[in-house]
Amino acid sequence: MATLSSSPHCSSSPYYSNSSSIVFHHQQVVTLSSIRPQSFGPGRFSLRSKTKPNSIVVCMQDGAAAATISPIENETPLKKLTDGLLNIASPEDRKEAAAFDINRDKSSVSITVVGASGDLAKKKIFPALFALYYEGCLPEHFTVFGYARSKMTDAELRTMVSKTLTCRIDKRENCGEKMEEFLNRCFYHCGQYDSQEHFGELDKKLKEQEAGRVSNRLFYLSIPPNIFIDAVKCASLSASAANGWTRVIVEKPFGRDSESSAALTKALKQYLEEDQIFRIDHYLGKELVENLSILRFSNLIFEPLWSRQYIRNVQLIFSEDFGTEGRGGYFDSYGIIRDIMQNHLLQILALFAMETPVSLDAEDIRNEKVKVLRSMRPLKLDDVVIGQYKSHTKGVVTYPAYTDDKTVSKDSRTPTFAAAALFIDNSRWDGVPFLMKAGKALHNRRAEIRVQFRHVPGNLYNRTFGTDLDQATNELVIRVQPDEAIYLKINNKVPGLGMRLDRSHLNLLYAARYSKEIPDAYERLLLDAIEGERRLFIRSDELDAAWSLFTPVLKEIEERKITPEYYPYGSRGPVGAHYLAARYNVRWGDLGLEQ
Ligand SMILES: NC(=O)C1=CN([C@@H]2O[C@H](COP(=O)(O)OP(=O)(O)OC[C@H]3O[C@@H](n4cnc5c(N)ncnc54)[C@H](OP(=O)(O)O)[C@@H]3O)[C@@H](O)[C@H]2O)C=CC1
Ligand SMILES: O=C1O[C@H](COP(=O)(O)O)[C@@H](O)[C@H](O)[C@H]1O
Repeated sequence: MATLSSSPHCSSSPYYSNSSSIVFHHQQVVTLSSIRPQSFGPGRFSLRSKTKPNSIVVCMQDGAAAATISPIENETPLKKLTDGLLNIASPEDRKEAAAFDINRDKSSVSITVVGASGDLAKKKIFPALFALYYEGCLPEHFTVFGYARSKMTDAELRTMVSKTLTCRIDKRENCGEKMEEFLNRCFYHCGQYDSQEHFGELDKKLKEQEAGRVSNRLFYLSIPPNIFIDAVKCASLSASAANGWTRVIVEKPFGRDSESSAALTKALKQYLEEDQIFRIDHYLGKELVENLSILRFSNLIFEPLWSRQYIRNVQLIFSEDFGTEGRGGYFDSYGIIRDIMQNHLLQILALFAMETPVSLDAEDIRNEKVKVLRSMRPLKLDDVVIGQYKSHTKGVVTYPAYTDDKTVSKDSRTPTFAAAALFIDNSRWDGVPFLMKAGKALHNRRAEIRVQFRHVPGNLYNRTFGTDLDQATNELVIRVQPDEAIYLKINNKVPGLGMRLDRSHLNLLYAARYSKEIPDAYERLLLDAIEGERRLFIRSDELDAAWSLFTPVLKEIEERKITPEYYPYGSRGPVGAHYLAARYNVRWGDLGLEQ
C-alpha cells in the first residue's frame, strides 16, 4: 500500500513511499529523470544503461544480478516497470553495475544559474536558493554555480550574491553564519553560452564538487530567450549528469506566438526529454495561487458555487505602479499581453476554472488545465483594449512615458496595458466572461482574482439597495499580492434598531492569521524542480493551447498597427477597459469605493 507522507524539513510537496521494494516520488507512473540509484529500494540500486537509450539497469547491492528495464518512455506505469525487471542486462551494463559503488551515495545536487550576472539571478534566484538553504530544504551535498560571460572570480560572485541575501524576518538567528556557509557553496565559471568547450570546463568543476557522488544537475536558464537553445545544447552535450538526473528550468518568454513557441519546444527536445524541461511561470509559485485549489476543492461551501449557475463573472487583475524601467528592450518586442496575460493570468484562469483532477499528481492537474485552455475561444480583437502609458507630472515629479525609455523606439505601439474578455465554452462556464486586465505604470501594484456572484433572485432587501444591484453583489476576492488575503463581500445589517444594510468583509488577511513569512514564489519552484515535482511547471501542450488563444489577436494588432489608448503614468488606465467590461454587464471590482 502506498502511504502519503511529507518531507521532514520542507513539507512543500508530498511524496509517496511504498512498503514494497520500489520507492518513487510519484506512485503510478515513473519518469526516466525521477529514477534515482536508490529508487528500487533496499538491497538494489539502478543506473542509466550505457548500451540502450532510455533504459535503466537494476542491480543487487553487489552488482551481480543486473536486469535492464527498457525502454523507459516519458512516463512508464509502475506495473510495466516492475514487469520489465525480468529482462537480462547486457554484459557492458553488468560490468558498469559491478563497478558502481553504492556507498558513495548521498547524491549531490548542483544548481547552475546560467546568466548569473543578470537581473533575475541577483534579484530572485540566488536569494531563493539561500532561503531554501536557510530553511534546511537543500540536500546535504549541494553546490551552486554561476555561469555567464562576465569575468568574475568565485569571491566576486560571492560578494555580488551576498548583497542580495536577506534573512527571514521571523528567524534572524545564525543568519550571518548561514550566509557564510551558503556563500562557500557558491562558485563561478565564466563562459560563452554557445561553447561546448566552456560547458565542458564547467562539467569538470562540477565533478570536483560532486566528489564521486551520484550527480544530479539543475540548470536555470536566466538568460535572454535568443540564446536558450545554444545554452541548452552546450549544457546537455557537455555538462549533463553522468549518472543522476539533469533538469533545465527555462524562463519565459517561451516564444512570442504559436509558431515560435513550437519551434522553441522542438529545438529544446533535440537535447532534452519533456520531463527534463521545467518551464517556469513564477505566478504558479505564489502562495495564493497555490492555495486556489485548496480553497475550492477542500471547502464544501465553494465548489457547489463554482459555475455559471452562481458566478456572474471572474476578473483577473494585474497592475504595477512602475513602468518598464530597465527592461524596455525586452518588453518592446513582447508587450503586456505576452508578458503577463498569455502566461501568468491565463495560468491562474486555468487553475481557477479546471474540473476536479483525478489526483494531485502533476499530470492529472496539468491534464485538467489543458482541457480548460482547449475549451476556450481564441480572443477576438473586439474583446481587447490596449493602452500605453504617457508621461505625467505630479507636483514636482515628472514620470516618463513608455517611449522615453532609450531602448524603446519613439513610435513604438507596444501595449503596456491590456484588458480582454475571454470565454470558456464548456458546460460549467458557458457565457461567463473571464475578464483580464494587466498594466504597467498604473496607480497601484496589485494582483488579484475577483469572483462576482449573481444577484439574489427576488431579494427581499432589494429596496434597501436601491437600483444599483452591483452594490449588493457577493464578491470573493483572492488577493495574490501585496498583503495576501482572501475576503468575501457580504451584505450585513448595520447594528441598531433600524434596518440599514451595508457591505462587510469576511476577511482572511494572511499577515494577521499567519505569523510565518510567505516564501517567495521562486523558492517553491526551485525546490519543486530539485524534487522533480512538475505540478507547477508548464507542459508543452498547455503552452501550445495558451498560444492558440492569443496568437491570432496578437498578429491582428501588429498587422493592423492598432494604436494603443494613451493613459497617464500613475493613472487607472484607459477608459476603454470600462467600456469593454460594460459590454458584458461587468464593473471592474477594483475600481469601486470599497475594494
Ligand atoms: N528580470 C526579471 O524580473 C524577469 C526576467 N525573466 C526572464 O528571465 C531571463 C533573464 O532575465 P534577466 O536577468 O532580466 O536578463 P538580463 O538581460 O539581465 O540577462 C541575463 C544575463 O544574460 C547575459 N546576456 C544578456 N544579454 C545577452 C545577449 N544579447 N547575448 C548573450 N548574453 C546576454 C548577461 O550576462 P553576461 O553578459 O555576463 O553573459 C546578463 O547578465 C529572461 O529570459 C527574462 O525574460 C522573467 C521574469 C522576470
Ligand atoms: O514575469 C514578469 O513578472 C513581473 C511581475 O512579477 P511579480 O512577482 O513582481 O509580480 C513583471 O514585472 C515582469 O514584467 C514580467 O516579465
